[in-house]
Amino acid sequence: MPLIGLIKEGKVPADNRVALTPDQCKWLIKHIPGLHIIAEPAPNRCFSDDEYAAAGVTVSGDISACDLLLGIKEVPATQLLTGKKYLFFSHTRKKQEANRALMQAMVRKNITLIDYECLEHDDGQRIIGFGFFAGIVGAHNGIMAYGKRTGLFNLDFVFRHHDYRELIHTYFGLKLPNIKIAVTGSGRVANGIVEIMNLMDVQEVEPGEYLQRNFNYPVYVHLKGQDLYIHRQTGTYQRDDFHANPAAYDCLFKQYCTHTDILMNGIYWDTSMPRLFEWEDMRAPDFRIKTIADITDDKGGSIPCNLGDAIIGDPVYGVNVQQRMKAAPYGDDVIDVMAVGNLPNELPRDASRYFGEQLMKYILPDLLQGSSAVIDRATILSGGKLTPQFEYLADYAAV
Ligand SMILES: NC(=O)c1ccc[n+]([C@@H]2O[C@H](COP(=O)([O-])OP(=O)(O)OC[C@H]3O[C@@H](n4cnc5c(N)ncnc54)[C@H](O)[C@@H]3O)[C@@H](O)[C@H]2O)c1
Repeated sequence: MPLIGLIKEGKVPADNRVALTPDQCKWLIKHIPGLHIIAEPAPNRCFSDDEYAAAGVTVSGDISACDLLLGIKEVPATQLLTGKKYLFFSHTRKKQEANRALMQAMVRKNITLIDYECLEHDDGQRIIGFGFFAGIVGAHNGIMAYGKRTGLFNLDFVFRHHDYRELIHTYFGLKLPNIKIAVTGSGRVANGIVEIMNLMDVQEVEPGEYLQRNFNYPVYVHLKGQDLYIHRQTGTYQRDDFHANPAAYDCLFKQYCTHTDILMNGIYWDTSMPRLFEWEDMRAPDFRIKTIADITDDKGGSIPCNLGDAIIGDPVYGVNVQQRMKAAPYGDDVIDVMAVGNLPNELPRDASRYFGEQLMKYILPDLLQGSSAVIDRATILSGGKLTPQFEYLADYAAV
């Protein structure tokens, strides 16, 4: 039975999330005979070393005996242990320049790398991710920003709460004005946004109603692929074709700009996809959106006025549309943009629990037995060699 190691995050600043919580470790140790887990001591983790020790995990600086090492973010090259099998988000599959030295170090050190981001079901859906809690935190922040802009209600930062349970208690008695909210996306982020809409008692309405009516209570519309994109020639939406040929599609979102107070953006986006709207659209006198929670968070991406990342402690900036520049938020002449790239870190205990659950359900059993097609497809390096499906990284990984 392999020995699992939970590594200390080495990236600076250190991430506070973990791949397995103490409770999950305890469950695994109890249910898998012979399984042993070692956690490297780490002061920044959202669960303390003592919590791991109390769960039956050995807390030790020596993880050299472990066969399987689980982390979250990129492991600094100096911390890689030769010949080991690692799971973490390496951000190397798109040849990201910042992580080239890491890739080369992994080749030199004969590492086996399974990248969480590459773990996909047979239909291509990602198995593991933190998106749900990004949606939760991002939606909260979007509503919080609207409260600060209007002065109509007040919400506190998410990170000031111990966990999700404590956070949602603060929604008791919250009465939102009669706002209209557009939610985009169909993945985990969108699910998290919708969860907050429901908890805040915002009612879902259909696209047609949303565009045609006013409501005397707060509403949201949930726009997925078929509501957002249309093939320029055929006038239809077909999911697989859209994923393969996004440049052949137009975006239908513009009609929502004049009916929406807050936009919660959770779509997947890449450069060949049409944007939700363009800078010019934002200058129209009837452009109504005042608050954008861009949870997808691609700079200059699906939301043209995403001018880069803000930080957890100061998540909102204003955008002056005429000058296309950042400005102080909440003024009459700006649109507020909430754009933070590490939203799940505000609820790290819950985000980690959710992540670990998916890991335990879909990946760990096969990993402890040996492998599976899903795991093989996500294995970028095996003993320091690129696996066939990742040979396109050869020039990037060459040492
Ligand atoms: N700001 C943050 O802290 C944060 C955290 C997590 C995720 N994100 C971002 O939010 C976005 C959505 O993440 P998610 O967790 O909901 O993703 P997900 O994998 O759960 O869902 C993605 C959705 O996009 C669709 N999709 C997948 N590949 C596609 C393609 N090639 N073309 C078109 N559509 C495609 C899928 O069908 C799925 O419905 C991503 O861009 C992600 O990077 C941001």
